[in-house]
Amino acid sequence: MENLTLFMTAAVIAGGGLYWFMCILGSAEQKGKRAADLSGGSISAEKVGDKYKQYWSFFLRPKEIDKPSQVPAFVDTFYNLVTDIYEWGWGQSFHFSPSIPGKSHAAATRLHEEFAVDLLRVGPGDRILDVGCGVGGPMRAIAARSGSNVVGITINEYQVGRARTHNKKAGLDSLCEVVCGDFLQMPFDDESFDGAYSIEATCHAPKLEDVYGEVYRVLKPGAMYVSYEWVTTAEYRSDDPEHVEIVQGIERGDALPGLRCFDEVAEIARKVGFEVVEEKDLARPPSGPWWARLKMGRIAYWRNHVVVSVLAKLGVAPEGVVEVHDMLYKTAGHLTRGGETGIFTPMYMILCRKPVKADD
Ligand SMILES: C=C(CC[C@@H](C)[C@H]1CC[C@H]2C3=CC[C@H]4[C@H](C)[C@@H](O)CC[C@]4(C)[C@H]3CC[C@]12C)C(C)C
Ligand SMILES: C[S@@+](CC[C@H](N)C(=O)[O-])C[C@H]1O[C@@H](n2cnc3c(N)ncnc32)[C@H](O)[C@@H]1O
Repeated sequence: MENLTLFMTAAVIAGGGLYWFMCILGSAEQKGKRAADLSGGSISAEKVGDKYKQYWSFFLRPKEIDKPSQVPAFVDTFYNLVTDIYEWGWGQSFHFSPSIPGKSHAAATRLHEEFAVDLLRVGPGDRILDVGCGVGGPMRAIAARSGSNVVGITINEYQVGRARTHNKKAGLDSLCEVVCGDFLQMPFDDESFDGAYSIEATCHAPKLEDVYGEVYRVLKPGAMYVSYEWVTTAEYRSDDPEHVEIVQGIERGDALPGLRCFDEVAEIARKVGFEVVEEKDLARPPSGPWWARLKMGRIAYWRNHVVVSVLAKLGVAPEGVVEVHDMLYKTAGHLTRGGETGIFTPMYMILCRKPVKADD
């Protein structure tokens, strides 16, 4: 009898401990994936490790990439490797937002997305483009807010499937459409959209003019485009080794072929024909630190590392996922330092208008 009591007590303590470890101790994003479903996207499980190695050697020296035409293919590989981990540990919106005291991450994320679409002045019946849509977190918030028809484009086939599943589940599939394609050569007609936005996506383009040129082409005259850009700020010093190390860490861990400086963005927008209505770093005070969400998760990261390692050992998750998770952990450190030093922002906002006449 005593043994049975002892056994029962141990079982309750172990079960409670496991529950605390998995669920209470800073859980992975609730609306995301389950850890047991982590995959390599469209990459088969046994190839995840090799694909990760290829990705890493391609992006090792981001500013020295000698074949920029290969960037979209490696960005595609990157999103095969990280999409499930992002969804599991962050949610369906793959971007940052200023933290807002008293508001949850989900609420702050949604406000940041709605802020973008409010600038476009679109409504029901309009057709708008989401340039680099991920698994569609922003797309759904924006369709619900504006009532517009949103068409999202992503280079990653796996994300297309995830986005379509989420759209259906949210009952928004009649307003949201997802297309697999390259935003440097979009499969859309000239002047076929009433507005466009990109949230933390165009930073993957080797040349910003190529993606801005495409957005310009597909917009109707008079339509607005808003973008949240990843850039270095005026605080960045290219002769400071610490700054260089932080920026290189951000580029390597986020599939970026070289971060641009904030003052290049408007110039490029004008070069392709846009009128620049406004530009602003949304991370500047009084905005709360966007990197706070990354910093708060130290214990959760450790918990996630243990979960990923155990699942990989059991053969539930592909082995390479452990390396990908470690890379993301280091990237989170570089992003945090980029925010704290003020040398980097992921939300340099530019609002543009396609002139009604080319010379307007
Ligand atoms: C815009 C881009 C992506 C921005 C962010 C959504 C992601 C950047 C770094 C990611 C993460 C870092 C650490 C991960 C952690 C180790 C893991 O346990 C859970 C997921 C992370 C928190 C993950 C989540 C997404 C990011 C914050 C880029 C690519 C242009
Ligand atoms: C960081 S995610 C942001 C996704 C989405 N905007 C969000 O905030 O949730 C970047 C997105 O850009 C897409 N992307 C990057 N390069 C691309 C390219 N050349 N063509 C199309 N999509 C691209 C990726 O596939 C991914 O969906």
